[in-house]
Amino acid sequence: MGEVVDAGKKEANGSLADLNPTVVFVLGGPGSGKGTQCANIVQHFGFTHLSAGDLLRAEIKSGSENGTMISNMIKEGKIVPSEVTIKLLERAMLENGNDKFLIDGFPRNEENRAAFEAVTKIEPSFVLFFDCSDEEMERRLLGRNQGREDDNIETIRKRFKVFQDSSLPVIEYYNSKGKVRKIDAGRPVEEVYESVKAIFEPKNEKCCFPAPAPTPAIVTKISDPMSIEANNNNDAGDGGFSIFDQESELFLSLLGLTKYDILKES
Ligand SMILES: Nc1ncnc2c1ncn2[C@@H]1O[C@H](COP(=O)(O)OP(=O)(O)O)[C@@H](O)[C@H]1O
Ligand SMILES: O=c1ccn([C@@H]2O[C@H](COP(=O)(O)OP(=O)(O)O)[C@@H](O)[C@H]2O)c(=O)[nH]1
Repeated sequence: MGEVVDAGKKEANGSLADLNPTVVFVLGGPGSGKGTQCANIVQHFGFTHLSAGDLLRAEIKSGSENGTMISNMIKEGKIVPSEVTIKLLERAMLENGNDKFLIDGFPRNEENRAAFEAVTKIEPSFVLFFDCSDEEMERRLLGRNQGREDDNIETIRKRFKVFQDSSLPVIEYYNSKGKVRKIDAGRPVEEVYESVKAIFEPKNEKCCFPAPAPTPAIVTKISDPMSIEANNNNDAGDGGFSIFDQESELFLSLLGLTKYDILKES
C-alpha cells in the first residue's frame, strides 16, 4: 500500500541515487483532478503521493525563511523557484523511503523539469496528463472549498495562463519522448479512474515501469519429457508441462545441476 506524505516528519538519509526511485509525474491544469486520482492510485498501486503544492504549503506553515516568498508566489499563481521545490521533493522522497512516487503538480515549467533531472538524475517512467477544459476546471476550483487563497477567480485565471504558457511545453517535451499518457479528465471521478487504472496495471504495454526480474521457471511435474525441448525459451506453460528456459538452466548451473537432474527427481 502507498501513502500520502505529510512533509517534514523524519530525518532524510542516503541519497536519491541509492534509492533510484520510480517516478511518475502527474500533470494537468489546476482543478483537473490530479490530487483526487493520485489518492486512488496510492490505494491500489503502492505509490507514495507527493504533491509539490502541498509541500510548498507545508513549508509556509513551518515558518521557514522562504515562507513569505512562497506564499506570495502562490497567491499570484506564479511558479516558485526550482531549487526550493526540488529540495522539498528530494527531502520528501528520502524521508519516505518508498521507491515509487507520484509527483503531482511538478514540473511546472521547462526550467523545473531540466533542474529536477539535472539535480536528481531521475527521469520519470511516464507522465500522467489530466486533460480538462478550463470551464470544468474553473467550476471545480470554485467548489473545492479547501480554504485555499489561490482558489479565487482572479488567481484561477492567472494559474490557467501559467499552465498554458509554461506547463504545457513540459507535457509537449515528454510527449516528444513518447512518455505522455493522456487521460480525458472531464468525466466523473470513477470513469477517470478506470482509465488511470488501465495505465498502471502491469499488463498494459503503455505502462513503462521496469519489468520484474524473471524468476526461473522450474516446474518439477513432467507429463511428457519430450515437450521440454519444444517448450524451451517459452514462458510458463499449461497443463503441468515443465519449461526450462535459459534463465532456469543458468540458475540450475549455478547450483551445479542440469535440467536432467531435476527430471530424475520428479
Ligand atoms: N472527475 C471529477 N469530476 C468532478 N469533480 C472532481 C473530479 N475530480 C476532482 N474533482 C473535484 O474537483 C476539485 C479539484 O480536484 P483536485 O483533485 O484537487 O484537482 P487538482 O489536484 O488537479 O488541482 C476537488 O474539489 C475535487 O473533489
Ligand atoms: O511545483 C510547483 C507546484 C506548485 N507551485 C505553486 O503552488 C500553486 C498551487 O499548486 P497545486 O499543484 O497545489 O494546485 P493546482 O494549481 O494544481 O490546483 C501553484 O499555482 C504555484 O503557485 C509551484 O510554484 N511549483
